Amino acid sequence: MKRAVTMGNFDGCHLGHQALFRTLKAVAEVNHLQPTVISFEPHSNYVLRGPGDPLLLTTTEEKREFVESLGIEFLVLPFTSELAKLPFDKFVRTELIEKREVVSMFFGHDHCFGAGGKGNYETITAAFPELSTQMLSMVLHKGERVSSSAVRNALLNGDVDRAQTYLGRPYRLSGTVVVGKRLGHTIGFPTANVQMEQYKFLPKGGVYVASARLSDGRIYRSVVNIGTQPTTPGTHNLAVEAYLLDFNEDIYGQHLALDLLAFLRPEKKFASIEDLVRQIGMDADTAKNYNGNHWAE
Ligand SMILES: Cc1cc2nc3c(=O)[nH]c(=O)nc-3n(C[C@H](O)[C@H](O)[C@H](O)COP(=O)(O)O)c2cc1C
Ligand SMILES: Nc1ncnc2c1ncn2[C@@H]1O[C@H](COP(=O)(O)OP(=O)(O)O)[C@@H](O)[C@H]1O
Repeated sequence: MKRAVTMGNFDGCHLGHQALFRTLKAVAEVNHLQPTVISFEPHSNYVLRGPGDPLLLTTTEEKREFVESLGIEFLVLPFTSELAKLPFDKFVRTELIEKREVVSMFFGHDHCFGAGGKGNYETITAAFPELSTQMLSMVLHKGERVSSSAVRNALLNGDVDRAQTYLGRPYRLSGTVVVGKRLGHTIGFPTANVQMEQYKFLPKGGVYVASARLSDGRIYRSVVNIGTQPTTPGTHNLAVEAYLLDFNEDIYGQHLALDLLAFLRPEKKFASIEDLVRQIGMDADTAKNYNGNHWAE
């Protein structure tokens, strides 16, 4: 089947990206084309500037899940230094038109690619009259440009509400539940330690209300701590831990997704474990009564 594509890193899959995806889907449907999002791994900047710059709002798997949930095919191309040097017209000719039967391309307002960033809406429209091309205008929220950096800045301040207005959904931390210090269950609050992917962007440290989704689809209100657990003995590595309310099961090895709903407080070094336990109990109560964001629950 011939394809309509949009290409990019799409970190965050924010409202700007979503506008592009929706238009791609609608136009592809009318024209009997396969709507396809082409993304890259690693993020193109990791090859151009170095790994970890920028840290990622969405891992490749999170992007795949999101894009496929819209009924759009998701393709990932390896981004290499050779690819970065390829002139845009060569890339479009061989990788898109010849290999993937692309007949239609959609561009974000500032998207460019290929050697020297010379491939964009104008240059491709001029070089490939056989392609149907379309550029979408910039998406604003209350006058501000929706962008991955705007989401990162909001999250650095713990402002998950603002991040959500740009993302159109809560910011998600997801990964496999791994073994921690095995201390949580001894103090009455077992906490699932969620292993983040390398280079995942973490918001401001501290305690959050979250909605936890297990791989079987069950959703539990939770309190999440992002921090180094200064109160407890042993190692103090940065960890993302979730206590799921009204839940008591072994979920080691399972995939857990945490949608952050509200920032509660910074992490603190308590004088005793008893004080920490009392505070976690209060955090859990606050989370139970939290009513501000009904997302996905
Ligand atoms: C909601 C919540 C809030 C927490 N707040 C703090 C905190 O302020 N200070 C701290 O040292 N540890 C805090 N912790 C981390 C606990 O110390 C941690 O869960 C405990 O060390 C158990 O770790 P384990 O799961 O690796 O056994 C918090 C944990 C949760 C779930
Ligand atoms: N309500 C709950 N919230 C989080 N994890 C729970 C809960 N009930 C049981 N568990 C299980 O307990 C584990 C956490 O117990 P904990 O003593 O903190 O050990 P660890 O240090 O390995 O995280 C979780 O990984 C999960 O398998």
